[in-house]
Amino acid sequence: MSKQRSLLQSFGAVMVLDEECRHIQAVSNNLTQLLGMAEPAHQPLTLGSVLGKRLSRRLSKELQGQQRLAGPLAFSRGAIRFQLHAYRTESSVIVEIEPLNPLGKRRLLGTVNERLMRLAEATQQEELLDYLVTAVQQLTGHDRVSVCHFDTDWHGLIVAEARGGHLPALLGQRFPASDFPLTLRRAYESHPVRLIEDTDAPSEPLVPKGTGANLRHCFLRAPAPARQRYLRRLGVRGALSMAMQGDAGLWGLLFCHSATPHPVAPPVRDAVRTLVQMATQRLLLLRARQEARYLQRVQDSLVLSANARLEPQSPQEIIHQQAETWCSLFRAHGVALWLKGSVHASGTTPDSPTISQFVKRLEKAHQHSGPWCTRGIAAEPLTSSLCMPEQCGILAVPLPMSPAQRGWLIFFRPEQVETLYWAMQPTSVPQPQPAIMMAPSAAWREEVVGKSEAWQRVERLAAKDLGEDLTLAISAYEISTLNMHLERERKALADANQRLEQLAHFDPLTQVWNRYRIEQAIDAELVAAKRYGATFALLLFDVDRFKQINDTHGHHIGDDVLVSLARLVEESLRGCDHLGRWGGEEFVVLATHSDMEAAVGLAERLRGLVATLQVEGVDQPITISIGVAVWQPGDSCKTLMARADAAMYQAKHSGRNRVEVAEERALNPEEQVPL
Ligand SMILES: Nc1nc2c(ncn2[C@@H]2O[C@H](COP(=O)(O)OP(=O)(O)OP(=O)(O)O)[C@@H](O)[C@H]2O)c(=O)[nH]1
Repeated sequence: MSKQRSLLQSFGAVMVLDEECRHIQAVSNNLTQLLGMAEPAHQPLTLGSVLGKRLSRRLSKELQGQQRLAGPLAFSRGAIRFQLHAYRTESSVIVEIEPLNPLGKRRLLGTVNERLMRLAEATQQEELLDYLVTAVQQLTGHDRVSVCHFDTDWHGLIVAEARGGHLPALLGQRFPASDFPLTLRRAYESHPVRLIEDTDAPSEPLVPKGTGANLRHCFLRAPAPARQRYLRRLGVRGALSMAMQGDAGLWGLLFCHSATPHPVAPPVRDAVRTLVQMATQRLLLLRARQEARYLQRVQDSLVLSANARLEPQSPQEIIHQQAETWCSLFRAHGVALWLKGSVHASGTTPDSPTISQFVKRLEKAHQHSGPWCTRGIAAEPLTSSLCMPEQCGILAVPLPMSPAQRGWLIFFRPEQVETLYWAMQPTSVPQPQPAIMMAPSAAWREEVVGKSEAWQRVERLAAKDLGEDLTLAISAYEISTLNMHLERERKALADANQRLEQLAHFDPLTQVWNRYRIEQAIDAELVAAKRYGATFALLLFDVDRFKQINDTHGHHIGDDVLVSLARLVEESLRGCDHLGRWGGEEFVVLATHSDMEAAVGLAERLRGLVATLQVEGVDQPITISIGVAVWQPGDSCKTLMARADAAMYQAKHSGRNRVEVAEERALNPEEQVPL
C-alpha cells in the first residue's frame, strides 16, 4: 500500500467509497469541517448525507465503466460551492472534494479562453512554449514556470521559462535522467497533475490507516519525502507540475515553482491543466508539420529516380551532384556511397579502405533494413578500432541493390563539443556535500567531447527514404548500362550478318550480284516460267579485248573498268532486271518478262551505252559483246547459259561490240507449248 499522507489544508478533503459508490469506507478528518456539516454522533456518515441523493446517483452513474470522472462535478453546500473529482483504485473509489470561488471562476474562464486562443494560433514551438509559461505564471503567480523537455535518454532540458519571483533561472539547463525515474514517469502518465502547496507542511494521514485505499493519484496527496528533499534542494516550497504527453510517451513536464508556500485554487489548477493539454496538442502538431516539411525537402532533393528513368546517372555523377544538398539536409560534413567494393565520396570522409572495412563490419552486425547510426565513433564497439580521425558521428543507410549484396550510403559528422549546464547534477558527477540550494556554477557545467550532434528520428526516417530512392536510381543506371551493352552487341551482330550476306551474295569488286546469287535468281525465274509460262532472257556479255586493257594500263585500271561498267549497266536496268558477275570480265543480265524482241532491244541499248563509257586512264574505247538467249520450255540454267555463251562467242567472232542471238533449241515433242 502506498503512503497515505496529505497536507490537511482547508481547501480539500477525501472520501473512500466502495466500488459501487454506495458506502463510505473512510473519510479524511477535515471532511465535515470543510462541508460545514455537523459530526454525526454515533452512526457512520452516509453518502447521501454528504453529497445529497442526486449527486450520489450522478457520481455512481458517471463513474460506471470509467476509471476516472471525465471532469469535476460541482455542487453547493449553503453559500459555498464545491467540486469533486473521483477515480477508481483496486477495490475502492476515491473522491476528492475542493471548495470553489464562483466569482473567481467566472473571471478565470474568460482569461483562460483568451489564452487558449493564443496558444492555438502559435506557429512556432518557441513562441508556443513561451506563451504557455507566461500564461501559467500569470494564472498561478508562481515564482518560476518552466517547460522541461526529455531527450531520448530521459535527461530533461529547460526549453521555456517565465519568472516573476526570487528563484533563479533554469532556462537552458539540464536535469539528469536519474531525477525522473521510471516510477515517477509512469505516475505522471497515469495522473498528470502534481500539486504541492508547501513542501514543509506537516503531513497527516489522509484517511485512517488500514483502509486499504490507494491514494497514489490524488490531487491532494502529499509528496514523498524524497520528492520533498529534492524540491528543497532546488529552493522550492510550493510546486505544481504537469505532464506533457507526447504521441510516444512523455514529451516533457511543466514545472511551477515558488520559493514560499504557494496555494493554487482548484479552478486555477484545472485551467492550467487545460492550457497545458492544449499547448501539448499544438506542440505535437507543429512538430509533425515541421517533420513533414523536412521530409518533403529531402523528398524534393530526390527527384533522382524520376530523372534517372529519363537520363540515368552513374553513382559517381549522383554523388557529385547531390552531395552538397544532402550534407546540408543531414547536417553532415561528408557523404560516401559504397557500391560493390567501390567508394564514391564527397566532403570530409575517411579513406576508401577504411570505409570498406567499416561496411564489412556493418554487413555482419547490422542485418535489418533500417539505418545504423552512432554519434560517438570512438566509444562504439563497431567503429572504435577504425581510423576515422575527423569523424565523430555516422549515419549509414543500407541500399538493397540485390538480395545477395547491399550498397551503403554513409553520412559523416564531425565532433561537436557541447557545454551542458546541469541544474541538478547527473549521477556521474560527485554530489556536493552537504546538499546545497541549486545555483548554476562552474562545478555544474559539463563539457561533452567525443560526440557529434545526435541523429534525429526524422533524419533517420528521411535517410531511409533517400536510401530507397537512391537504390532505384542506381538500378535504373545499371539497367540502362546493360541495355546499352546489349544494344551494342545487337548492332555488332546485325553488322556481321550484313557483312556475311554481302560476302555470300555480292561480288566484292563490283558490288553486283555474284554468280551464286544470280544463279539463284535465274532458278527462281525458271520455276515461274515453267509454271506460268512467263518468258525471260539472259544477256551474257564480256568486255572486248580486256586483256589488252590490263596489259596496257595495269590490273588496277582493268578493275576500275569492270567497276565502272557494272555501275553503268546496273543503273540503267529496270528494277525487275538483275546484273550479276559470271566470272572474270563476264557479266550476265537476267531480263524478266522479256521475249526475244525486248531482250535484243535491251542488249543493243546496253552495248551502245557501254561504248560511251569513259574510264580515267583508259584511252581506248570500251565495248562489250553480248549473247542473248531467251527461255524456251525445257531450258535449265545450264542450257540457257550455254546458248547465251555460244551467242556471245559468236558476237566475238563476228567482230566484237555486237549483239548475237542464240539459236533456238529444237524442242522435244513433250516440250512443245500447246497453242
Ligand atoms: N583487271 C582484271 N582483269 C581480269 C579480271 N578477271 C579476269 N581478268 C582478265 O581478263 C582477261 C580476259 O582475257 P581474255 O579471256 O583473253 O579475253 P579478252 O582479252 O577480253 O579478249 P576477248 O574476250 O577475246 O575480247 C584476262 O587477262 C584475265 O586475267 C579481274 O577481275 N580484273
